Amino acid sequence: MSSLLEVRNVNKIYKSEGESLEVLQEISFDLKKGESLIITGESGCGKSTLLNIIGGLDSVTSGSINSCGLNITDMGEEKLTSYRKKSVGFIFQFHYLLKDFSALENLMLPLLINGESKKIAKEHALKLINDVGLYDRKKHYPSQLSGGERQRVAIARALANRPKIILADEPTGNLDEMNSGLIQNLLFKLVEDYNKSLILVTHDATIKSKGNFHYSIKSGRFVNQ
Ligand SMILES: Nc1ncnc2c1ncn2[C@@H]1O[C@H](COP(=O)(O)OP(=O)(O)OP(=O)(O)O)[C@@H](O)[C@H]1O
Repeated sequence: MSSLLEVRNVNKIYKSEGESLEVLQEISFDLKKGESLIITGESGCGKSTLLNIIGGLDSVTSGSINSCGLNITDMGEEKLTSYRKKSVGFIFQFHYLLKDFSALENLMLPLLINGESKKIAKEHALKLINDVGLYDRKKHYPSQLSGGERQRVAIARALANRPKIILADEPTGNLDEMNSGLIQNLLFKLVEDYNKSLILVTHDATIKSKGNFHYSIKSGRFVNQ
């Protein structure tokens, strides 16, 4: 089976006011459909930078990334926007749900933006809210949900547009230990059920056994430990 994601010799250098910071050095890996990769490392080691680059939110200094059949390191802004909307689902530490919309509406929005009819969007959103165990809370606004419930909705939203890859940046970083474990298990279950690829970055090394692969970033490089 060919890879869904091919990352080759990615380097990232941030330059500001005459100073340059080499954040990522010669990062290379492959990920196939349905596989999950956990990336750990100390604060500031470049985890979010790598995830943002794969999600088309930041650019490489050198190297190449082929994701979902697209060379995203050589793509214009218009195509990148479409890639972000259709091929990738993001989950962040903060939920970023829209406060004036119910949980269900928050799930319908990305579908409507991608051109689905209201009927189809609602049907799919209802299925997703059920998948994350919040069918009874579907009409609640984000302020009426607990922190763990808001992250459940955020997971459902990441899946809404049927992306091929889920990119999760410290998805349980704001939750207590118990909730964190529950939400992690839910995320891994859904990723498996829907046969999605997952890249999860975290400083929490206890998660590493939950993925198919684990790398740590040290001095900008992947180390296998
Ligand atoms: N836009 C930027 N310009 C300059 N430096 C940046 C920029 N974004 C991030 N950095 C620096 O790059 C390094 C890596 O940042 P990054 O956010 O990727 O780390 P991280 O491993 O995700 O950290 P954390 O676990 O604390 O979120 C840090 O030293 C950070 O200060």
